[in-house]
Amino acid sequence: MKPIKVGLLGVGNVGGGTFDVLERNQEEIRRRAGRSIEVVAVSARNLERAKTRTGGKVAVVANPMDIVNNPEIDIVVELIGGYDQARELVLKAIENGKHVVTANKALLAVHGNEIFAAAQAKGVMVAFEAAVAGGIPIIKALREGLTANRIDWLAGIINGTTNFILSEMRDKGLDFATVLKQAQELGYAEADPTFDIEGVDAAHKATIMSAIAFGIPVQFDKAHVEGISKLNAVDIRYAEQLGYRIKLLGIAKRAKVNGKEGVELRVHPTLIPSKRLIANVEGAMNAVLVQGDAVGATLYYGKGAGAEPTASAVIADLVDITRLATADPEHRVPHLAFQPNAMTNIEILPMSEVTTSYYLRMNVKDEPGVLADLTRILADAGISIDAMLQKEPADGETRTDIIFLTHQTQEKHVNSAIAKMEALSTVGGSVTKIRLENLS
Ligand SMILES: NC(=O)C1=CN([C@@H]2O[C@H](COP(=O)(O)OP(=O)(O)OC[C@H]3O[C@@H](n4cnc5c(N)ncnc54)[C@H](O)[C@@H]3O)[C@@H](O)[C@H]2O)C=CC1
Ligand SMILES: N[C@@H](CC=O)C(=O)O
Ligand code: NA
Repeated sequence: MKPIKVGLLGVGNVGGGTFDVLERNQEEIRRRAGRSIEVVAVSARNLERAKTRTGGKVAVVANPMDIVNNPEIDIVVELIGGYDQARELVLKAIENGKHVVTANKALLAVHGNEIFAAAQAKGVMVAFEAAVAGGIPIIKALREGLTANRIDWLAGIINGTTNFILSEMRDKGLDFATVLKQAQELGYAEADPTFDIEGVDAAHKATIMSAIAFGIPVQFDKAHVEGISKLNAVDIRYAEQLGYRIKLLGIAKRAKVNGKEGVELRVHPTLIPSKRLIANVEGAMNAVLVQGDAVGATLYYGKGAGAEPTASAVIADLVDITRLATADPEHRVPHLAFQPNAMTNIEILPMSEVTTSYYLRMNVKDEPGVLADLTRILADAGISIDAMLQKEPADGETRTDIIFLTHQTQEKHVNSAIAKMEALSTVGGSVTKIRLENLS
């Protein structure tokens, strides 16, 4: 059979890795795919660098539209990142009847509904395994391996950069800026690293997984997004003393509020019991825990960022497309796991309606009655306490920290209790609130 022809848009970390792995493993890949997969052209901003990077073996063009409009090319691989230009290129490739592979979670979380509808109408595939948790085949697992299940929830460490930062800060005592620079040098970070640090990248990935898990449209604009930039080292230490690790988690969960179905879609620092496997995922590694009604809990672990781990997922998609290119479009796995006419629109819940447990830290005057005032506020709000930690004031100090771990409650109740605590004259500054998940 004649080779399937690929055009690569972008020869950066992932594009370069894809080129290398395709070349190194070409024979293994051909034996699996049934045909050779051949990169015939790449598009790059820096033509000389791209020529050197690809060893002068393929055509290098400046204008990515030349690849998208090239009738010789069967599959366009979009690895430039960003929203607008990537959207334009992907939609044009689809219009031209080409299959698309992309690692661009930002693009799919924001423009996915439009892109998948266009691909469906044209009968082409848009594959995106690399967009979520890099090399871990989580899209394949959710879409195919777990297809018998009603998925109840999933929770994952799905940003390598922030997990790397949290691990290195804790283990080596390095400062935030130093570790971020290392993550950038290692090719983990996004072009704009605030996407990593502020939780946006993880929210893009959680949004994509929520669509596949529950058969709902991608709705990034409704996700709750909180990163690690406001996380305090003291809370990481107190969490450890209480038997927890703090991780940036992406969570998508079915919920019922007043009898009505909803979906929680949220990214935030989270206390997880230290004994859970996922709490021990360190460095740039990712892990996704999925709870299905039939299978129970399953855990997927591996490299979530970096050139070759991500290339591994890009190439898995290329092989899938190569195998299915001649299949009737109706007989392919739907882009978002559910048939397009069987999608539902369960509401994404506002954070005030979310139910979880909480870590609350406050700095208080060390005097009689303070603890009673605080516990009364929690009791009045219907919040029960699971554990408490009260530190001895340092020598000569009259103030100290108190930490409460609560049982599950709705966020709106915690917020109103915090407002009352902060109004007490004995409580200094603001109360730190970090969500806690038992993940069981
Ligand atoms: N780096 C990683 O570990 C992972 C990255 N991704 C995603 O993969 C995509 C690529 O990421 P990286 O390779 O890390 O980025 P990168 O910045 O290393 O590479 C992007 C390349 O595209 C080029 N480019 C930008 N605009 C272009 C244009 N108009 N025409 C031709 N080339 C253009 C840039 O010059 C650069 O060489 C992004 O969507 C990213 O979110 C996904 C999973 C992991
Ligand atoms: N910047 C991302 C790259 C992979 O998606 C991360 O750090 O996880
Ligand atoms: Na993946």
